[in-house]
Amino acid sequence: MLPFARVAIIGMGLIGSSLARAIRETMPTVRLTVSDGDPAVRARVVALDLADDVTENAGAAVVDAELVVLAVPVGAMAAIAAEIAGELAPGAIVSDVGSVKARVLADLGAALPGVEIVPGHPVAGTEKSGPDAGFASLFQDRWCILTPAVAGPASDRVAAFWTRLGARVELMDAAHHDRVLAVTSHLPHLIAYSIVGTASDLESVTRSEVIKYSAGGFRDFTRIAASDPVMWRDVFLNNKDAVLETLGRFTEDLVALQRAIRWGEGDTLEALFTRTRAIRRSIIDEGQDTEEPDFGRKH
Ligand SMILES: NC(=O)c1ccc[n+]([C@@H]2O[C@H](COP(=O)([O-])OP(=O)(O)OC[C@H]3O[C@@H](n4cnc5c(N)ncnc54)[C@H](O)[C@@H]3O)[C@@H](O)[C@H]2O)c1
Ligand SMILES: O=C(O)C(=O)C[C@]1(C(=O)O)C=C[C@@H](O)C=C1
Repeated sequence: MLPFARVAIIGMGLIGSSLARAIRETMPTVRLTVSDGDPAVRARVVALDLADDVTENAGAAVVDAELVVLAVPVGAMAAIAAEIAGELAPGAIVSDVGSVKARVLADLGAALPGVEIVPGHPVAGTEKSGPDAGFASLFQDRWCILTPAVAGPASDRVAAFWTRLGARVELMDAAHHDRVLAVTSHLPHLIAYSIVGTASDLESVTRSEVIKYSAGGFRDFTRIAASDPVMWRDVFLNNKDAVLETLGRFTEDLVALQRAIRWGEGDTLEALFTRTRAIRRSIIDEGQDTEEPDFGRKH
């Protein structure tokens, strides 16, 4: 039996449109109604035939949905929740795909009293945005972390939904999620934005030279640094404490490396690099990645 027969998605960019495509592929009888604030996105959704209905307003999309998934930037979740509050069907479950969870759990809880809320985060994505960038296999064999205030029948149904889409589901405390993702996702993006910005600012390294010689490690950073500016602005503003804590520790470790280079402490450098190489190999051994460089996932 399907976990949900009628689903609404608000926000049809990379993640919302991937979700729509994955639903179409794995649960073709689900009635899918979607909405997006941008008329150009709505037009693309119609042209790509990604849903049964496309509505101008979020409220109109949710009226008979059993599951509503908010797939907008984290900073827009509260406004959407307020917009749909009076329109939800009795018993509807509201979820989301935001990259930050404690803020979203608080925002949705405040705007939707009495509604079953099951925040979620598929840990899968690319540096691209918009409905044309989505693809059905995005969530296949990837983690989807659910962070409900309390586990129960609602989170069981949302877990069954993501399992059906091919994801591996884990339940987690929202604040813990934000600390983990600050290390594994948010800080790496901040470093990429920073390093690419620094390189292009350096007077002796002109923009064209950066592009010309970026075949190596720097190219990986440019892919990450091409990620959506609004989405990532909202991630950092809404996971401020965990990111600042992680950044503090990172800065200390970076200064320790700076000292090791200055004082010629080769053993210190070699010991760290040996440890980090082992970490990369253990990720590959666990089948989470390949040795192939990932200059934009092929799909
Ligand atoms: N990009 C990733 O790799 C990734 C991965 C996992 C989760 N996420 C999360 O998924 C969410 C969506 O990210 P995305 O990459 O799909 O972004 P995106 O920019 O591709 O799509 C966001 C869509 O939301 C719409 N939107 C924004 N504000 C709106 C509003 N107030 N009302 C209606 N529509 C609105 C935009 O028009 C856009 O079409 C974010 O919360 C992000 O943190 C992203
Ligand atoms: O592969 C990428 O391009 C991503 O940035 C994906 C990534 C990540 O950092 O792992 C980015 C943000 C999300 O919230 C989840 C996944």
